This record gives sequence, C-alpha cells and structure tokens, in this order.
Amino acid sequence: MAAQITGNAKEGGERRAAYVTFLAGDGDYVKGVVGLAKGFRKVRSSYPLVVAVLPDVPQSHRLELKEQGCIIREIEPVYPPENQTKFAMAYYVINYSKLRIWNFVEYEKMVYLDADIQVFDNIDHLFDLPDGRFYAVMDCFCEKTWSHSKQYKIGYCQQCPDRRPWPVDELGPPPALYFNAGMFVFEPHATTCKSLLSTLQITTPTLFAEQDYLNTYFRDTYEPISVDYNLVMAMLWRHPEKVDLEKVKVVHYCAAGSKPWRFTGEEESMDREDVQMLVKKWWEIYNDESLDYKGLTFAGDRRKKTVIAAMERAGKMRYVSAPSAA
Ligand SMILES: O=c1ccn([C@@H]2O[C@H](COP(=O)(O)OP(=O)(O)O)[C@@H](O)[C@H]2O)c(=O)[nH]1
Ligand SMILES: OC[C@H]1O[C@H](O[C@@H]2[C@@H](O)[C@H](O)[C@@H](O)[C@H](O)[C@@H]2O)[C@H](O)[C@@H](O)[C@H]1O
Ligand SMILES: [Mn+2]
Repeated sequence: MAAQITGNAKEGGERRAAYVTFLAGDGDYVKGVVGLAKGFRKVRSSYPLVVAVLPDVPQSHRLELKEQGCIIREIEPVYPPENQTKFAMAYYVINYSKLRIWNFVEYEKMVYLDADIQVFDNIDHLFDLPDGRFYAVMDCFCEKTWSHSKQYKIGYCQQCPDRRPWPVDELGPPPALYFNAGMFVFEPHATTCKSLLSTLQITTPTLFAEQDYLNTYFRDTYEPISVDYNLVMAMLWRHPEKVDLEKVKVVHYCAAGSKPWRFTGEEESMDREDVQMLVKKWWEIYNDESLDYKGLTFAGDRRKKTVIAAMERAGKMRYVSAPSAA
C-alpha cells in the first residue's frame, strides 16, 4: 500500500492526528476537498486528510478524492429534531452530519475544516495545542446572513463590541464569544459523540444550525484562536483592522458568492481586489498538477524503503500510513 512519507517527526513521538473535512451531495463541493488536499501538500503537512462523506456522495467523487491521497470515511446523516426553524441557508440542515466526526476515535486529535477553506501556510502546530479545550476562530455577525439575528438587528458584533454596545439593561448580558464552525481543533471521543447526538435531539434548532449548536455545547471549553487560522472572508470588509493578509494562514470562502469553483465576481464585495486575489490563489493550487497525489508505485516503494532506512538512521522521519480503502 502506498504511503506518504513526511518531514521530521514531532518532538514527543507519534501523535494519532489528522485533518478532517465533510462532503455531502454530488455537487461541486468535491472541488473544494480536492483543493484542500492539494493545499495541504503544498504546505507540506505531516498529517492525512480524512473526508467524512454522506451516503449520497458518488463513487466517482470518492475515487477522485482517494486518488488525491484522502482517507474516505462514510458517515450516516444527522438530523435535528422536528422543527419549524428557518435556517440562514436552507441547506444548513445537512451540516448537522458534521457531528459524526467525534466518532473518529482512531485519532486523538483532529482539525476540522470546511471544504470551502484553503490552507496557505503549514498549521500542523495546531495539533500541539493542549487537550481538553475546543479551539476555533471568532465569527462576525455583520453579513446579511445574520439579518434574522438579534445581534444584526442591534448592529452588535463581537469583533467590535464598543461600536454598538449590547443593550444589557434591555437584553441582559451580551452573548458568549461565538466561533465560526468552519474550522476547529477537537478531540474525538465516543462519549462526547453520543452526548452531542442525544443532546441535539432535545435542543431547538436555530438560525445557524450545527454552528449554533456547537457554540452552545462547547461554550465552557471554547478557546478563541487567531483569525489567521480561519479568515471568515467578510472580515476583510467588515473588520479590516483585524486582518493582516500577510499573516493569514487559512482562508474561508464563506461570503456569499465567494466559493472559488462557482465564482462570478458579481455578488456584493466580490469585485474587491483582495477577494479576487484569494480566489485566484485558490485556483492556482487547484490547477497545479505538481500538487496531485503521487501515491508511490512499486518502484516507489523500493525507493521508499531506502529513504525510510536513511531517515530512521537520522532519527528524523514520520511515516504516515496512506489512505486505507474506505
Ligand atoms: O452541498 C454541500 C453543502 C455543504 N457541504 C459541506 O458543508 C460545509 C459547510 O457548508 P458551507 O461551507 O457552504 O457553509 P458556509 O461556511 O458557507 O456557511 C461545506 O464547506 C462542505 O464541507 C457539502 O459538502 N455539500
Ligand atoms: O451550518 C451553519 C454554517 O455556519 C457558518 O457559516 C456562516 C457563518 O460563518 C456566518 O458568520 C457567515 O456570515 C456566513 O457567510 C457563513 O455562511 C460556518 O462557516 C459553516 O461551516 C456552517 O457551520
Ligand atoms: Mn464554509
């Protein structure tokens, strides 16, 4: 079986860790996953990319992702309890299925990323963050997608709480810090997964579906990390003072009209130079054939053994087993 040989082992030896993303349907998000897999190769990540796929993801898409070195794990959908909720986006209902990744207990630590995310710098050090906390980047409430929320109606955003202070006398204490669920660092545990799924069934769904739910569930262990690890695109025009594009490592193409694989540039803010530059950067990785996965051939395996022996002698190698068949 081909394998990915990666760079120096982390201090402290083997850590069972991986990146994980989520894919549903037979549409074009698969392009996002291919882009993400190639982006990780470009930044020479030492960890595999697991793709949690719903049953409706076609075999052709699964094969394409295996050929890009991804580990495919089929998950069962998760549905919220019967509800009359009007989600901010109707399709958000499928995002509850993300919760199944807490069952990937063959890994001690995982970094989840949406398929509409690209990684432009190595972020492997996130796996060294202390256990027992839920790490994610704070979201912004200023986009129209939030127009049904209290925050938006007041003009309150946690990114700039003094701009329009939360009316404590009228509404009580301001909302707890709230993260964007497009990227987070977590530890899979079967008990946590069971509790997440059972608690979900007694929780009324709200506007941002599983994102709201995860924020409620992990409220006491949530630890904000820098915007550099998940640039929610709207931050560029809503809170530019908080963004230094030179330092940003992870870009989240979640603003309306910003998905690179369907980009037209017509929606609001999509004519911005920085947005067009980020979309262009996404396509450069997606189209870069040198970043395609080169699963080692038999000959490669022979070479691999030589390389492994040499690197083991040097005490500097990390051998990550390649994607197992799904
Ligand atoms: O048709 C879909 C819609 C969503 N997703 C997955 O669900 C995630 C969350 O949806 P999206 O990123 O569109 O939400 P946003 O971050 O834009 O609110 C996506 O990144 C994909 O990983 C998918 O695979 N197929
Ligand atoms: O299902 C709810 C989704 O909620 C979040 O998306 C939103 C949020 O980021 C808003 O703040 C933005 O304004 C908006 O564009 C964006 O779609 C997550 O990115 C996504 O993974 C998923 O959890
Ligand atoms: Mn997203």
